[in-house]
Amino acid sequence: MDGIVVIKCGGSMIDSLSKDFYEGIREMQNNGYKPIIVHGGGPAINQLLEDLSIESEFVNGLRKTTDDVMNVVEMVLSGTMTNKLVRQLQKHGITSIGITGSDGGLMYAKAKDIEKLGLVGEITHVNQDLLFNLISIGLVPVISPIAMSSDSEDYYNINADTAAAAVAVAVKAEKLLFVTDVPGVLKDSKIIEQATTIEIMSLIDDGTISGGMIPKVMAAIHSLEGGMNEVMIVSGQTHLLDGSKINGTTIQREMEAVK
Ligand SMILES: Nc1ncnc2c1ncn2[C@@H]1O[C@H](COP(=O)(O)OP(=O)(O)O)[C@@H](O)[C@H]1O
Ligand SMILES: CC(=O)N[C@@H](CCC(=O)OP(=O)(O)O)C(=O)O
Repeated sequence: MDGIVVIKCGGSMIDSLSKDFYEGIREMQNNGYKPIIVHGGGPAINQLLEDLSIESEFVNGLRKTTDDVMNVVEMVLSGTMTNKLVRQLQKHGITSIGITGSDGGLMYAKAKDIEKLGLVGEITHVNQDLLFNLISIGLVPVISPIAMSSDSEDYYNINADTAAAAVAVAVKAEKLLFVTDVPGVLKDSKIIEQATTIEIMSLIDDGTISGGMIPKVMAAIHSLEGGMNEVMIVSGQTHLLDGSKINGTTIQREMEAVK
């Protein structure tokens, strides 16, 4: 299916997405693009864990997920965050449907490293036909990054950047946009407008890229390796124009960069 744009909304800015952001999505639809949203919710998960005095830690940017932590992750992601986004989209005239990775067998996963990370999953399969069907009846899917094991026995917490990249590759999206609380990848407080995957790796090595930006750029790189052509990191305050020019950081494969 042509014209699919996967938009990952970071938990860092779901509460402060601008009117421009929603109008941009509506304009995309008017111009024939088909948006799919994958959302995070890290800060809200942190808050509820703290309120419930449940301890959690991050290992290489991923939340170590015990059974207790998983209950909270599912409550926040598939409850609060999905519904919040769906209501906002509806309010701005965009008909959307919230689904978790378990609904209709949308996403299957296996444990990444049960000893080190507990119930953190890595995606093994995305049911792209389910998404094509939802899009074809005019709905914008809003996906919570929780996925089941293939035998339906277990369920896993997936980093939302990783989930968005897997969805984008599976549906052969035209674009993948990581919407976050900064205007792009920054170096000395300035936006890097374009970077190759090798340049990104060296920005991680020299410490310019750190924290939550690491899973984001790594997911971007994996999606390029998986066949994506255009991957951008943009601000939640941006108007997501219908294609020509969006401000932010574009990450490219080496070959595109030398063309
Ligand atoms: N070089 C960088 N450029 C921009 N942001 C960076 C950089 N290195 C680290 N960051 C951090 O990454 C954060 C975005 O990641 P994260 O908080 O996980 O957002 P989200 O919830 O949108 O996924 C920024 O707010 C910033 O603090
Ligand atoms: C495994 C893992 O770390 N999962 C994430 C899922 C939410 C997420 O990724 O939210 P952001 O996009 O706001 O960071 C977590 O538990 O925080």
